[in-house]
Amino acid sequence: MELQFHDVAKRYGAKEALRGIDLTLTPGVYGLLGPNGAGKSTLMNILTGNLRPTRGHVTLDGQDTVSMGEAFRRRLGYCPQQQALYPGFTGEQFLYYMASLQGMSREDAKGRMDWALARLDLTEAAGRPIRGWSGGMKQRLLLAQALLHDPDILVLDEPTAGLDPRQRVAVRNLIGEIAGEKIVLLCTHVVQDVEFIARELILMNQGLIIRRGSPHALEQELEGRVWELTAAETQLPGMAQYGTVCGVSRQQEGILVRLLSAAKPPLPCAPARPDLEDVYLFHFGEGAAL
Ligand SMILES: Nc1ncnc2c1ncn2[C@@H]1O[C@H](COP(=O)(O)OP(=O)(O)OP(=O)(O)O)[C@@H](O)[C@H]1O
Repeated sequence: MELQFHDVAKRYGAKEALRGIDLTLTPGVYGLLGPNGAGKSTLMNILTGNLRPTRGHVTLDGQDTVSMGEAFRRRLGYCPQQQALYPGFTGEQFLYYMASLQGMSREDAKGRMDWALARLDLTEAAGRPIRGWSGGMKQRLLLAQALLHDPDILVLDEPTAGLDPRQRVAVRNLIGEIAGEKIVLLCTHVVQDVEFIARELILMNQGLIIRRGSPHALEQELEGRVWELTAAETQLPGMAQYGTVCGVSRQQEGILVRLLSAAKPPLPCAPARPDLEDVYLFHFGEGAAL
């Protein structure tokens, strides 16, 4: 299975939200990372068919996804960010409704629905109206509906938004587990969400893909650029002159500072192991691309 973006561009008036994206995805989990306004939602909305590109097109195994129409939509699961749910429906009614839109029979839907509700810890709540649900529960219900028809392609827009740490880990594990032969495109601001499950990270900024690679490869690129030192309180305000401050934590012996800098800062410091947060700050932080 091969999903391809061919020179996909999108303009909103004078604003170029996407500036010619070429991207090929094969089965695996991809983390789509980028700051606000990078173009991530626009890219996902074009993939799901909610938005028409100004230029370019998307193909699945060589076939134009817009021309495929219903055949493409049946292979796609989409978990949107907005919690636009029907408040008067119970969770179960909502899932049956979504399953019917996917063309599933009630019997097929029942089996998948029970599985999804159980996996997302919603079985007990399923009979209650959604209006009384918490934000985290609604988020998990949106994920459940995206999984109902066992799609080949899953598009997840901030799937862990509003979840507490325990639910976040559970959702992350579920995504990793069901990924199998699917193409999963997961958009997030939370690097920990994709650290362990993404085969590849796609970094976007200003309507372009600026970098892609495995989490490990992107971290390795920063070897020799991340430093740790213990500083006194009075030194903190001046730290930014030595690089991007990517961590400050108070320890017994002083304040532990993590700095991102191409050259060794002229301070007593030791090299530290780069992590994904460093990768994010390196590419998107203030003074990015040192
Ligand atoms: N309907 C619209 N009309 C005008 N400009 C828009 C519209 N939708 C998005 N934009 C602009 O296009 C750019 C890309 O927006 P997009 O929502 O795709 O970014 P994003 O990476 O998803 O951001 P976020 O992380 O905040 O969701 C932004 O500058 C945004 O302001």
